Amino acid sequence: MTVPRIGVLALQGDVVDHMRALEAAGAEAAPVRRAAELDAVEGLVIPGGESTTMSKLLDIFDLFDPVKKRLDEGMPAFGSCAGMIMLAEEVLDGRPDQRSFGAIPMTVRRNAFGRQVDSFETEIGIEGVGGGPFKAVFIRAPWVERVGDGVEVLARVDSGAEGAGAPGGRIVAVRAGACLATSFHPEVTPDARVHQYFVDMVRG
Ligand SMILES: NC(=O)CC[C@H](N)C(=O)O
Repeated sequence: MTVPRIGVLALQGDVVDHMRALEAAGAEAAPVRRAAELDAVEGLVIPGGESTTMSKLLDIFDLFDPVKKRLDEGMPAFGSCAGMIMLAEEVLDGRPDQRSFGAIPMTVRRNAFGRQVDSFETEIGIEGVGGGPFKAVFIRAPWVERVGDGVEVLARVDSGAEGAGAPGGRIVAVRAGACLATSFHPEVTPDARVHQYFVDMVRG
C-alpha cells in the first residue's frame, strides 16, 4: 500500500498529536509552516487550537491563499475543532476579522457546546468508521448548524447539556468531497480510526 505524505498545519495547536496519529494510520506526516512545505504534501490536517489565532497566523505566514488554492483544487483536508471552523463556509460567534477557507458548504458555531460545558467526552458512532463506538473528546468545540448540498453527516451528539439538544443531536462530523471535519479531537486518544479514514481518503 502507498504511504501518502500528509501535512499538518503547524502554526498553532496540537500538531504533534496529529502527526503521531497519521503515522499510526500508515502515512508519512510532515509539519507545514511555509508554502514550499505545503507543495510537498498530498493532504493537509488543520488541527485544533484557536481559529481566530490560526486565521491571523495564516495571514502573517502568507499561507492563507496557498492553502485556499490547494483546497479549491481538491486537496484532501481534515479539520478537527478549530480546523473544522477553518474549513467552514460560514462561522457564527466568530471575530469580525476571522477568515475561513469555505471548503465545506456548512455553517459552524464556535464554542457552541462550550457555553454549557468547557469540555466533555462521549462515545459516538461515526458513519464509515467501523469497529464500534469512538471516544470523542470535545474541547470548547463548535457544532455544525447548517449543511449545504453534498455534505454528508457522519456523526451527531447530544451533549445532554441544556440548550445543546436538537432533533437527533448536534452534527459533529461531516464529509464533503475530499474534506473531512470533526468538532472533536481524535488525535488526543490512541484510537487512530478517524485518521485511518482520512489517510484512506488521501489514498483515494
Ligand atoms: N479545541 C479547539 O480547537 C477549540 C476551538 C476554538 N474554540 C476556536 O474557536 O477556534
